[in-house]
Amino acid sequence: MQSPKIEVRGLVKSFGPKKVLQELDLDVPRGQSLVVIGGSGTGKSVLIKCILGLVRPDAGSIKVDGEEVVGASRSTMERLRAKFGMLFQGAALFDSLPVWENVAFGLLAARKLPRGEARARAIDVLGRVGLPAEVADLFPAELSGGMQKRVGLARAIATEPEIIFFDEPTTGLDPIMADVINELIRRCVRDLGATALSITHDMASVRKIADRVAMLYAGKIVWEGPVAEIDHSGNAFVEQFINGRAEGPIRVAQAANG
Ligand SMILES: Nc1ncnc2c1ncn2[C@@H]1O[C@H](COP(=O)(O)OP(=O)(O)OP(=O)(O)O)[C@@H](O)[C@H]1O
Repeated sequence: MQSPKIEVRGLVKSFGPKKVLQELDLDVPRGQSLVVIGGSGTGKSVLIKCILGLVRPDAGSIKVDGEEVVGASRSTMERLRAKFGMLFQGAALFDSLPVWENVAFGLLAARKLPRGEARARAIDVLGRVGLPAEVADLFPAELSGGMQKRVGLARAIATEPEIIFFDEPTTGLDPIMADVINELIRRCVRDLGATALSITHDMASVRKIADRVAMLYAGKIVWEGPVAEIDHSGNAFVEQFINGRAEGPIRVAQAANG
């Protein structure tokens, strides 16, 4: 069997007394799309930030293509980050830069492409997410939320990354635009042959973009399997979550003790 693209073992992270990740294990298979589901505040973003090297875990190991991320030197981390593309929650575009410079950010900053070439590449990638060339010179504030998401997606794929992270890619979009974005994500991942790791609450999005699903609860992955098995996982946590039931084993943290 091929080694996983990302291999997480025994990951532990607390913030003060709050234990967020507790000996978490997860494999992200090469060339597949894995979606992590779980309630608000369960640590999905913390997990992704640990993999990106933005948060330092207290213990455990994260390997990308067999290379250790935890405690990696700055140069190793820079090399690993060149493999990553990321679509942030809310697209997180730079307001002061025109669309094409947002899309070309990684090409200009990391790949040091000449501006003319980077602009042409940006326009090409915008086309791949269904945006016309005229959008290139607009500013993010002039775009609708759905268009901003597309620009964020274009930025995430512009450097043709090996691994793409999607953080709540459909949050704030109407169901039709959400479906368009899900479709684009699926297609981009397939066309690039990339490995995708996403986090979302949106079950429609999970069904559309996932090959595999992992459920995070109480600091651990409590179930992991193919998306086709999600409706008969036999796991009480997954069943409660996907059916949105208040009753079940998942205990929702209250503000007072959460
Ligand atoms: N830098 C930080 N300092 C202190 N606490 C943090 C920090 N980052 C995250 N946390 C805490 O860790 C917990 C998990 O947060 P995280 O953002 O990963 O949740 P999540 O599963 O992504 O939630 P959501 O689905 O609502 O985005 C939360 O209780 C949060 O308050």
